Amino acid sequence: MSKVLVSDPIDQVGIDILSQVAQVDVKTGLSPEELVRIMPEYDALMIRSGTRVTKEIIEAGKQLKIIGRAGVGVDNVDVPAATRQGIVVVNSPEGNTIAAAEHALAMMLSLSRHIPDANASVKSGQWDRKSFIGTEVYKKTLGVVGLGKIGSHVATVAKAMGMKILAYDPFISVERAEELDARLVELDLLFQEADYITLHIPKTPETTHLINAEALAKMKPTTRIINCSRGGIIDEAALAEVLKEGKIAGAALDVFETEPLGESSLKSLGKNLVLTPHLGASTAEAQVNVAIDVAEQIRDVLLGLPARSAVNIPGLRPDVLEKLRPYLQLAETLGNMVGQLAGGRIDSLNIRLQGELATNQSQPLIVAALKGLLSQALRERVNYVNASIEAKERGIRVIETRDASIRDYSGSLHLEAQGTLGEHSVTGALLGDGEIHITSIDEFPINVPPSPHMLFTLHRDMPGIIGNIGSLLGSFNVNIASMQVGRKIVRGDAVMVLSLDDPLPEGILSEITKIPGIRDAYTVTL
Ligand SMILES: NC(=O)c1ccc[n+]([C@@H]2O[C@H](COP(=O)([O-])OP(=O)(O)OC[C@H]3O[C@@H](n4cnc5c(N)ncnc54)[C@H](O)[C@@H]3O)[C@@H](O)[C@H]2O)c1
Ligand SMILES: O=C(O)[C@H](O)COP(=O)(O)O
Repeated sequence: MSKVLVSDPIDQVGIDILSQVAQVDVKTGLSPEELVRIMPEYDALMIRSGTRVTKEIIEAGKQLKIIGRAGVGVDNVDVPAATRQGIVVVNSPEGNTIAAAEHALAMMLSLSRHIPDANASVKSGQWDRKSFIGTEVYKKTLGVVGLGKIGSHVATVAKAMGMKILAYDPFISVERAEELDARLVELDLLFQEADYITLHIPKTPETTHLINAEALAKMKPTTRIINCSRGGIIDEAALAEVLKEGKIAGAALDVFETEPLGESSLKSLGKNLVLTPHLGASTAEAQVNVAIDVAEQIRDVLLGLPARSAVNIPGLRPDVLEKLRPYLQLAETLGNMVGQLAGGRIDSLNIRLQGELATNQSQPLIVAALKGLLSQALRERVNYVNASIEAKERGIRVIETRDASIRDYSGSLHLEAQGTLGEHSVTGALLGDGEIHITSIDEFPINVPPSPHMLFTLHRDMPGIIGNIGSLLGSFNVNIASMQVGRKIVRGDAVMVLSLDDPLPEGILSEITKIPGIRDAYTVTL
């Protein structure tokens, strides 16, 4: 039975889902050393933001197939290390969107009306109404940095509260911004004009310290800034400085450069700073959503099924995946075959999507073909996660073409591999019942289903060849299950495809090539 380690607190509903297929150990608060020590036992790891999944932990996970982040941000996971090791990393892209957006809005209003300090004041026995004069958000300008899922919801609700919305997001279309009634502007203009600035971006090298001393200097003395995205996007030392000097009006932070927040100059600030301990996703509803979302994906991967929101496999909507699934198997089979036919080192793989397939997303098919191509060399070490990296490292150039005019089948794939030992191609399609058929080898038309042991010959179309091969195989006690010949012209070049019941014994290939008329012979094992 598979084993899953849950190293951060997650909702019981997630544990129940995982328990259907695995032994689930919930062990929170483990040190990095303890994690490295116990990781070899586990097939899956489920985390939130509390566990830092380092390269060392990943490398210790000899059996690890999947890391599930019950939330959005995967910046606490060394995703490149996981990818290299063929470990799929999944998250829950939407499970806590509303929770995080509502927290940002709550922070904006708390800061505006001094709710945390006023609450503490009443609880300490005072009735001080003068110290807590607030500001309204109505008719103020909100600058949203990052108009993705959370930023969009914040913008929608803020709009309903009568705010004017400016947005900065270089990856969002003007149309999308218009739908939200937000004006897309450059960052500097947003810094200069916004009364409130709210951050909803991932932490990347480009966004680290995006809000630094220089940026803060551009803001108005009345500006209030909210960060419910990631710690480190704001330079905390620079922020503490401008808050102390009253150069901006306030800040509300849910996330920090180091979590938990230790010694920090932020802690000595007054009511112009509101802090929460990374609570953006901490609602009952969001925790159920993310636990279900990620536990289901871990369950599926442990059962050999694909994950729906893997961050290190080409993303596919579930409905598209469902449609493409049979073609992924086709691409993988063809990749495996062409890799064996070409043999040796492969320099390039040309993949052509034909007929109906030509209008489809190609990336998953390319990954599947590469997985097949590399499977002879890398065996089970290659998978959908690391196939592209492994191919790139081997210098395999991938060329993708499309031809919608080829209409022999509803959709077919043509793969051509060029390597140190020559060039070979194979085409395949799915028949009505979903069965894979090989429809050409080296441009010779054939029509055979793939089988575990196959023999291909390139030969001259002449009498006696088939008989000679049959007798030779018979003398080695190899039984032929089926045989087909493909040729373009009578008595010209031809291919023969034999499906065999048994693997071909050592040395027989060279005997086959000695038969008069045979130019080359190849075995393919699937
Ligand atoms: N505090 C919490 O508990 C909590 C909860 C959920 C999510 N988050 C964090 O909130 C952030 C946003 O999450 P989301 O679900 O909205 O993500 P998302 O991917 O839907 O949106 C992010 C947006 O940022 C934009 N973006 C990327 N780089 C940018 C840049 N340099 N400048 C401006 N825009 C840029 C993208 O185009 C995208 O539209 C993430 O960092 C996530 O980890 C925090
Ligand atoms: O990226 C996220 O989803 C949030 O930061 C939530 O983190 P958490 O799961 O630790 O609450």
